[in-house]
Amino acid sequence: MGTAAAPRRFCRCACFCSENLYLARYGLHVRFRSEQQLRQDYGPLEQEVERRRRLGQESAARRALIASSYHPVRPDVYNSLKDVALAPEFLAAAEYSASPGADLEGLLQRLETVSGERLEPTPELLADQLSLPVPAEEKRIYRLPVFTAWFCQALLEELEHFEQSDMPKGRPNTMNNYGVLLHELGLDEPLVTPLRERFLQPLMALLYPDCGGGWLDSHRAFVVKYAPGQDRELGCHYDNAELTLNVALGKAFTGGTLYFGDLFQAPSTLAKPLEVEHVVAQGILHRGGQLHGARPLGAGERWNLVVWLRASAVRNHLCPMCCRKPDLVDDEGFGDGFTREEPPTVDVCALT
Ligand SMILES: O=C(O)CCC(=O)C(=O)O
Ligand SMILES: [Fe+2]
Repeated sequence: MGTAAAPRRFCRCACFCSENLYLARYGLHVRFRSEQQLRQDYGPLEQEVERRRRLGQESAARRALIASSYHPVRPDVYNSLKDVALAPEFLAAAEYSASPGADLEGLLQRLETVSGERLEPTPELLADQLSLPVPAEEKRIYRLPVFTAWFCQALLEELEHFEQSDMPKGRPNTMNNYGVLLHELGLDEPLVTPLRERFLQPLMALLYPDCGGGWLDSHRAFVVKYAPGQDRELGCHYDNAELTLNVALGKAFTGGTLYFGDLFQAPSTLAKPLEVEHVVAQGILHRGGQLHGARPLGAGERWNLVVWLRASAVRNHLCPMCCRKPDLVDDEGFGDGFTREEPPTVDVCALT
């Protein structure tokens, strides 16, 4: 008869009391060693919150200073948007979209579908699908020429001149450290607002009626800049926007390809991203909630105009960042596109 083995003592790892501590109130896992470590790790959060609180006012102050002391090198880009700045294909697509009887099918003939609507299931398709995994949701990403080469060049010259000036500069967002906020430069009124109201609105109303495309009432427009020694790539994110226009302005560059996954709410995120090359003067249209990022820049400099398009009629019900009913705080300018008042509702039947 063998001797009974001494009972084994089971243990736990000490990390149980210091790592991955879940704070249900914040929905966050944190690490705790000491009060001092806690302050070191999470102290910057307090600064970031402060920075965000001051953002609107500081931006308004920069805008006022730029308006009074900055001398543009290309004053022509501040003139109100003229058709000569826009690519003929863009003018044609917008004009078609605003015409009576325009429909999605007609518009799709006037732009390039990078990743389109799901096909109506035909009997063959249905048979095929029996042996295939369910296809990922269609991304509904489109491309079309937006500006003329002349306008891209003029805007780039102006932006570069501003970059090199000693004027104060706000940065596009927390992910991009270089670039320009167009409203600070005074380009919202002459350029971006007419672009949204006259051209993007009719296009987006046909392409994305379910995402507020017909109800766009504000925007946040900025230029992102990638260069050696500066930002070179952009991590995967979704935009604080219902819809986004991203136009490559130049200069000459390699790399920087955009990649797109599923909608951020969808479970299978970035399994097989769609790669979309930039073409100078052309714009990519996508839903703000579509996960995306930019691959590293190779050589050269890349400047892209990004317009985050917002529809208060949509976001007033659900903030896309916290996915809850927004808790409104007054802000400067367009703020983040929410409004206290409901936008007037239009009886669509009365329009026909
Ligand atoms: O780098 C780019 O062109 C994409 C920029 C972008 O997605 C953004 O700023 O939201
Ligand atoms: Fe983005």
